[in-house]
Amino acid sequence: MEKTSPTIGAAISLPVIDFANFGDGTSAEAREIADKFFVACRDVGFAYIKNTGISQDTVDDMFELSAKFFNLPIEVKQKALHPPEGWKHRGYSGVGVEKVSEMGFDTNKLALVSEGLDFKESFDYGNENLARLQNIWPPEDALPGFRERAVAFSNVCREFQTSKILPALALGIPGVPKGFFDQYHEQADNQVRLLHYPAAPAEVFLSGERCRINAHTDFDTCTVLFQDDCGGLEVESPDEPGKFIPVPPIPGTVVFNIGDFLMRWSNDILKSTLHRVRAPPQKEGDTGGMTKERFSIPYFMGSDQDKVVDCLPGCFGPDRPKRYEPVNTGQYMNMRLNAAY
Ligand SMILES: O=C(O)CCC(=O)C(=O)O
Ligand SMILES: [Fe+2]
Repeated sequence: MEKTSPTIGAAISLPVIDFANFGDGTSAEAREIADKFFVACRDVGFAYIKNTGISQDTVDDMFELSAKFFNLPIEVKQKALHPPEGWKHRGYSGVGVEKVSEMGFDTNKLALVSEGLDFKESFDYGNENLARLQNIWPPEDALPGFRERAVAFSNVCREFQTSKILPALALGIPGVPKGFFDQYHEQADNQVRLLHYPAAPAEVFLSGERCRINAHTDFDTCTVLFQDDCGGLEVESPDEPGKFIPVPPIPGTVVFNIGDFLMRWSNDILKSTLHRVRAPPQKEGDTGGMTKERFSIPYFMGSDQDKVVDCLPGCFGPDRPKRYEPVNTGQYMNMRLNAAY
C-alpha cells in the first residue's frame, strides 16, 4: 500500500490513495486504485485521497463562504436554527448544542462548558430536492449568494461520490458487483456540514480534558472531509487502540473515512474508526495562549432511507457468518441522529 509520513508532532502514516488514473473505473489502473482503497478501508478505515477532481479554487471558495457565514452576528445565524429533533439535521447549531445543552457563542463562557461538550459551531445542509428534509437557510440578504454557492459545492461533492467513491468501493471490495452501491445512493441523501471551531485558550485543550470534537465514529456510509491548514484532527491507531495519531492537512488531498453504516453493511470487514479534533499541534517553546480557529467541511454520504440493506455480497460465508440482521436505512440513521442531540 502506498504510504506517506507527513510529520507534525508524532510521526504518522495513513494511506494516500491517488485517483488520478481512475477514469471511468474500467481500466486495470482503476482496479489497482480500488484494491488499494479497499485495503485502506479494511485496515485503517481512513485514507487521504488525492486527485479528487475537485479544484482547489472550489474548495477555497467554500471555506471563504463558510468563514463569512460564521462571522455573521449570532442573531442572524439563529434565524437558520437547527430544529430540536436530532434527525432534522439541518441549519445552524451554536457552540455546545450538539450532545448537551444550548450555549452562547462566547469564549468567555468556556468555564461553563461541561465535560463532554464539543467546542464548535456548525451549519448543516443537504440535497435541495430531498422530500423528507428541507434545508434551513439564513435570509438571502444576510449573506447574498450563500445558498447558491453552497448548493453548487454540494453538487461538486456529489459528482465525486458518484464518479469515484462509490464505483471504487464496489470495485475494491471482493465479491461486490460493479456499480453495486449506486442503487442504494440514488437519492443523494447527503449532508454538507460547515464547521467552525473558535479560537480558545490553549490550556483548555492541552490538558486533554476538552476536545474540539470528542472521539466518535461517523454514522453514514462514508465521509469526505475538507480541512483548512489549522490541524488537530486525530484518528485512533489501527495498531494501538486508545492511541490517537495526527492527520495533518496535506494540500491537494481530502480525508476519507468509512462510517458505521458501511461497517455494519460489510459485516465489520470495513472499519469505521474513532476520530476527534483537539488543539492543533503546539510549536516548540509554545507555552499556550490562544489556539487558532479551525474550519472544516465534512461531506457525509448517506444511503437511501427507504431501502433495506442486508450483508454485502462477498462479506459473509461459512467462516464469517452474518453478524447483523437486515436493516432499514432510515430507521438506523434516525436512531443514531436522535441520540446525538
Ligand atoms: O473537523 C473535523 O476535522 C472533523 C469533523 C468530524 O469528524 C465530524 O463532523 O464528524
Ligand atoms: Fe466525524
